[in-house]
Amino acid sequence: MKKIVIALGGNALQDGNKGATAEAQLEIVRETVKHLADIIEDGNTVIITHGNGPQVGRIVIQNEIASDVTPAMPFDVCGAMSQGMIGYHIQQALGDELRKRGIQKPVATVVTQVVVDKKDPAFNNPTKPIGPFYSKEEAAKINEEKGYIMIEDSGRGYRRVIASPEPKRIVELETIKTLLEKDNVVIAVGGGGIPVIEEEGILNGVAAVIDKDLASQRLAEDIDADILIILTAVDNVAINFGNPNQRNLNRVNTQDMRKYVDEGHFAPGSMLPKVLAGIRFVESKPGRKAIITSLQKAKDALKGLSGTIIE
Ligand SMILES: Nc1ncnc2c1ncn2[C@@H]1O[C@H](COP(=O)(O)OP(=O)(O)O)[C@@H](O)[C@H]1O
Ligand SMILES: NC(=O)OP(=O)(O)O
Repeated sequence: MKKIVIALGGNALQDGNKGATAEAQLEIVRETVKHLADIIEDGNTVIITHGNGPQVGRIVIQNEIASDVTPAMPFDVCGAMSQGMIGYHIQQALGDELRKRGIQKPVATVVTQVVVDKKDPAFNNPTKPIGPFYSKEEAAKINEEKGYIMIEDSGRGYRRVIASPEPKRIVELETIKTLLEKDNVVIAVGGGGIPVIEEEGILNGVAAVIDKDLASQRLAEDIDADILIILTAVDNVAINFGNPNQRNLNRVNTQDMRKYVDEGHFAPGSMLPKVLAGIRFVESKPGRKAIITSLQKAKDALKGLSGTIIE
């Protein structure tokens, strides 16, 4: 039996073709949790983390548009809303799936704050894409009207970007540990955690989105997990990605992975944080393993038969 942190990427939460409705999200989450339940059924202790980029961006827009009739919530509160919303769907769907299989395990979402450094250089260099995609013309108009920084996101269109500081400390860590000791399936650090700045013992939320892969690595280390699985849209990490000489990586040691990082094989804002999170986790203690793969290949990857395994 292993202690496994499973980080869910965007495609495990949203289907681009079905739109961003609550029904579409719940439908895809119901499929996602079947794979998670398989891993739980095998006797592993599972902690689930997830992204929130599309969701938090949309919540911010909803708040802005409705601000004539009710005050807009600040960005950190929108982050908390996204954690609650996504956690609720995973908690409900996974609870149903476990009960269907006769597994009596409570599922709990922890609204999680993560301390960041107010001097983090990321605050002066926004990189995390959030919300919907826009055309170049729409993006230019939003930039002019609202001053938001818009960037092209991996050939898929333009998106608003926001600061993404490094996760330093998980505030609710002891609560998460207690729930795990009591055999709960825990959903935590959703959207990388709500970023907060700590000054003289007081926490204050800030407008930022922490990378969920890096926050998941922090959590995995802090709870002494054996394995960090990062689930995304591809079965494997590749070098020369998208080129005719693309090569999928299977088993890799951290030294070779660092070399590939230095050679620029992984796109910042997409594959790079996953690879860095994997390397950091594996190097933090002997025997730890990180896996980057798709939801469909997760179970096989745990058996060493699929995915990119960093050891
Ligand atoms: N070297 C690479 N190997 C594999 N995929 C890569 C690579 N570089 C960039 N990618 C892209 O990164 C994507 C994963 O990043 P992203 O979509 O941001 O993750 P998430 O699933 O967390 O939302 C993959 O689906 C792939 O399109
Ligand atoms: N917080 C975060 O990393 O979200 P995405 O995975 O959706 O980008």
